Amino acid sequence: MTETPQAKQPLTSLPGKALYIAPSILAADFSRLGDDLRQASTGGADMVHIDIMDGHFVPNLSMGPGVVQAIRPVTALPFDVHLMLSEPGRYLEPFVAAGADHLTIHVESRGDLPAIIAEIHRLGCSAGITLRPGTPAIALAPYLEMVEMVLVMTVEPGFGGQSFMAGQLPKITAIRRMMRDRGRDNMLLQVDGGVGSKTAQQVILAGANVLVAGSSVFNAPNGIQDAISGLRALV
Ligand SMILES: O=C(CO)[C@H](O)[C@H](O)COP(=O)(O)O
Repeated sequence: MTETPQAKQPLTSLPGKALYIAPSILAADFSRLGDDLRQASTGGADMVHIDIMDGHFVPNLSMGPGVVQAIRPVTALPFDVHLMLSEPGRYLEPFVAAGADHLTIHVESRGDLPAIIAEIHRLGCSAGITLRPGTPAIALAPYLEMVEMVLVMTVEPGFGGQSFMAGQLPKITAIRRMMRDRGRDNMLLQVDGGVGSKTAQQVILAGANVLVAGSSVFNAPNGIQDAISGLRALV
């Protein structure tokens, strides 16, 4: 029997909240990924952050559409997929077919980015744009009115468990200001990399409203649910 695909949940369909928590499964125990994901889902996560790496755009490989498809039945939460790929345009359809609800691409990646963003929308998903720590905020300016979310990386993309780069905080503030200047203050501003109880407050004060948390959630001493509640309690 063929399963009916779940209706897409672009991030614009999220219920209004001051803060959204997006556990990054890169830090989950892959030998029991379904269990970890289920705990994050029942523990209060708002979406599931999935990191896709091609070993070229970043010096690491992670997972492909097969893994996304395998975990799709585990939770009804939206799948927020971060494409760390040199040529993201080549892989949109497989990830959307596997269950992605949102796709974020890098401003440094190759291709006609406005056309890629339009294709993400045509496939029924919301779209995001992100940048490496060394790329200035202004590089996003041409795309801010095309996407629903901006992701600021507070580590060099490619590996989980790295230290938070506090030098990226002014960039978060600058991007929030750019959103306001365009009358788009309701946009999602996501931060990813080293986010946990010691760093989340600064990120929120700088203007973020979506926290990606990998190690601080999946390796938390008191469990996944406790870590998510702790982050949520910060606002
Ligand atoms: O995108 C990533 C790495 O490229 C990870 O999502 C990010 O680093 C989260 O991991 P952690 O919370 O452990 O830092």
